[in-house]
Amino acid sequence: MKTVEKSYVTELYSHPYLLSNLSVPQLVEKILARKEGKLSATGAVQAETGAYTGRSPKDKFIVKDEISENYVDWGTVNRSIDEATFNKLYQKVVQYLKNKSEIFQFRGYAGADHDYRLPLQVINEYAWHNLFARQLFITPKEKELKEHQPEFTVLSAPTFKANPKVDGTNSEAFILVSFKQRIVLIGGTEYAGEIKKSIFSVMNYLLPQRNVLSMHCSANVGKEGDVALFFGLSGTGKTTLSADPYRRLIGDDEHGWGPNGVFNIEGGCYAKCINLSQEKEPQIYDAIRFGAVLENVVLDNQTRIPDYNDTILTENTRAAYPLENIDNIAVPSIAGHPSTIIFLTADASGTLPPISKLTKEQAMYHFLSGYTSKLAGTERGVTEPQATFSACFGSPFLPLAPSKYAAMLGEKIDAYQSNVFLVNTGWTGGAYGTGKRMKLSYTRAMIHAALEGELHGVETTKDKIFGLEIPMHVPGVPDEVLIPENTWLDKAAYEQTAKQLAVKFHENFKQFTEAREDIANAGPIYKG
Ligand SMILES: Nc1ncnc2c1ncn2[C@@H]1O[C@H](COP(=O)(O)OP(=O)(O)O)[C@@H](O)[C@H]1O
Ligand SMILES: C=C(OP(=O)(O)O)C(=O)O
Ligand SMILES: [Mn+2]
Repeated sequence: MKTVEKSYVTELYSHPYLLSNLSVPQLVEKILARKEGKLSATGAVQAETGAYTGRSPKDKFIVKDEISENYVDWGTVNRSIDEATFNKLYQKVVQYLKNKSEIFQFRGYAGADHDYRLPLQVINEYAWHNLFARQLFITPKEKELKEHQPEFTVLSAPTFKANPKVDGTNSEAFILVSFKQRIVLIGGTEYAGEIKKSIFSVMNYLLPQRNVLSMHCSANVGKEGDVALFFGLSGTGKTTLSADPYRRLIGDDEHGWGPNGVFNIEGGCYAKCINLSQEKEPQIYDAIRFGAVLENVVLDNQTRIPDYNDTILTENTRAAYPLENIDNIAVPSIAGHPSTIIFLTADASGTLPPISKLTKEQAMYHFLSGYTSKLAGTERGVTEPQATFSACFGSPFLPLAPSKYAAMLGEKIDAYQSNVFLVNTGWTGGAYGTGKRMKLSYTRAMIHAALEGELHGVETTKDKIFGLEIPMHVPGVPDEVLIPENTWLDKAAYEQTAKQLAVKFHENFKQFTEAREDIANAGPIYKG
């Protein structure tokens, strides 16, 4: 890949206080001195983001130019903005950063596999965002830093507010990506997640061109080198379930799958902290220490102890920490081809089975469908679980048509004979409101059974509405939990709710007119 860097950003290189690749302690000192955040009793720094506490998908645009025009899947996810509008804002943001007394630069990589890594730089107005970038992306070794040539740049100026009438944005906040100029512009929002997810979108554009499948999934590897992937939209359990004392963590959110196997795109994790406890999630709890960043987590005024149950700032409280803060990790974050693939869904209707084994056709059907619920907080305006179909379990981050990623996944599942399971980490015993969230310990037990091959050849029953094969027994899980109908008191309500969901699946799948017939027919049995 060649650097196609246009002028404006280079103007920042002569800024007298462009503080480049500061160490973690130096950044922590800056954060405290600049009063951007507080020191928590855990050793992690804490920052608050004001109005924007989640991603802002309506404010995200891709520049339409001769490169992207015929390649990007334009629509409500990939909104277009023209080159002239982008360039004006690009120049303004650079000017704005130039006028700051100091700015922070991180130079590093996305992609643990050296064959596919993207050298990038992030230039931040805030020191705490720079620490976030340092912990989430891959930090270069000293020698690598000397030779480092950025091929993509993120400019983040959260206190720069756009004027939609003048600047052509949707609001004061904007996340703009130019694949031609290899620039991401972020303004108006302080939510740190935009920094990592915008580069994920970039990787979802670049990697498939090199025949590497990019995936919104977590990954870990067992003692025998057996790799597992956990796909899922936000809040479904990628981060929680991949942190497993018996398996080495590869990564919690973004991966590539190429000819050599799976590799992490990132160098750190970004965990949801709401109701976090040491008892239920010890790996994540203990990872929150010096070097970590707590985002919108409330601290006690005096003791500075985090209160993970406090939702006053947002439901979407977060901790960002480097992979090394987790005890059991794969170094480097690379492994072989996955033997097991788990699709996580947080089904708020409470009707999908907690675990089912998918045929290859069902796997493709459910990957394209990407059914789950948007959970409160991760996106602006979502305050309770909202049923959604998010193709490939990550449509907000996919610049290309979902069918491109799905075709690649299908080929890989065939080539490596990966087993695919659908796991509902959402509601049981009723829909959201009457039922409750699946117990984490049960989900962990089901996943362990799947990963250790304990579900091969076990007695199953076919779900009458969804056509999914449900194991009748899973060690550590009461039998009645496995069959959704058995967990509902009101059987008529169950049936009605399940049928409604089945119909939604069929409605949604109509858009995939090009899908192979056997895949299109692998959806729910109930057709309405
Ligand atoms: N059965 C369950 N499986 C997974 N997560 C659960 C379950 N029940 C509750 N949770 C909670 O749901 C959230 C899952 O979030 P997370 O793992 O960060 O999702 P993701 O990484 O996919 O965005 C965590 O706060 C976790 O404690
Ligand atoms: C950070 C995000 O994703 P996840 O919850 O999947 O980690 C996000 O969607 O903004
Ligand atoms: Mn996550």
